[in-house]
Amino acid sequence: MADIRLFVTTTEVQSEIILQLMSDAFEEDGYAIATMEMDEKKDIWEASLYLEWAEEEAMHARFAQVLAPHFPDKIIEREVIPDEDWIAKSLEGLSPVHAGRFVVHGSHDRDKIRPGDVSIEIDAGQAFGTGHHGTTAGCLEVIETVMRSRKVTNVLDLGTGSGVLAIAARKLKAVPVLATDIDPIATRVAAENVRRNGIATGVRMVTAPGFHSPAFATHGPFDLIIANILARPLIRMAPQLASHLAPGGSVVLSGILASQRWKVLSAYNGAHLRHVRTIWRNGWVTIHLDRP
Ligand SMILES: C[S@@+](CC[C@H](N)C(=O)[O-])C[C@H]1O[C@@H](n2cnc3c(N)ncnc32)[C@H](O)[C@@H]1O
Repeated sequence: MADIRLFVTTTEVQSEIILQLMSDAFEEDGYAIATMEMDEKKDIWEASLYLEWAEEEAMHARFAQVLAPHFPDKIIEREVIPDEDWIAKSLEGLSPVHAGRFVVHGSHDRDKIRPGDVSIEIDAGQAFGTGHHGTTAGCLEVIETVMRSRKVTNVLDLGTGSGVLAIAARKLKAVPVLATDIDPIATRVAAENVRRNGIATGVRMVTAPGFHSPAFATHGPFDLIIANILARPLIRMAPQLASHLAPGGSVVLSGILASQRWKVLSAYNGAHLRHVRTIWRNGWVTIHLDRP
């Protein structure tokens, strides 16, 4: 868990540029980066870099260096992240998110579910995936399209976070789902969310970085692979991901900034997958590919 948030105050347009600069500079090293809207009417956003105490001085200097050529006047501010469940605190009270027929909501909004909604209950917690991020919502939309229009019998959710996408797939169709994450806290939280959503069987959780677990061979090949991670690891994993995809199967990729989509597409075309559709949400894209 990060101790410090370094951030600059921006506009929405600037925040997308800064997110791209930060992603180029820090993503490979595994730093969490984010942009957040602080005041919709005044167009005030913050672009943030999360890190640990010991790295602050060095990372402050690197952040300043990254911003200098484009935004020399930006002042980097810092916030000490309180030693509590800060994600839950900052997100509590969020309203439900609609993506296709899915509605992702906190327990406080159970009564807002309407007939015909496919509800997914996720309380903000220590794992990514309340549906509010454009990448999660984009994946939900594409998952619904794929599961309604194609034969899906076996699903992999790589980088499951809160488990939201695994739960979505299992709620649409009673097929086996393997859900994995590099972060053991995420797999624990995801398993709790699976149970809270009334799913007793069919979703298997595994903690593993990328494809480094025998579980992929045991449970695969998959005819739907969902991976909402980040562009660079997705590019690196293209050959392995494709090797676990069944003939005729679909891949849903997200965590990709609009400007990174060509590189991701080129890596997956190189792994013999074909582009079907790209959808955009808040500067992020979700890409659907298939194996012809
Ligand atoms: C952006 S979140 C997506 C969470 C959820 N699937 C969603 O769509 O909201 C990315 C998740 O991928 C996990 N992750 C990052 N790199 C990974 C890797 N190499 N292998 C497996 N999981 C990874 C992170 O721990 C995080 O939980």
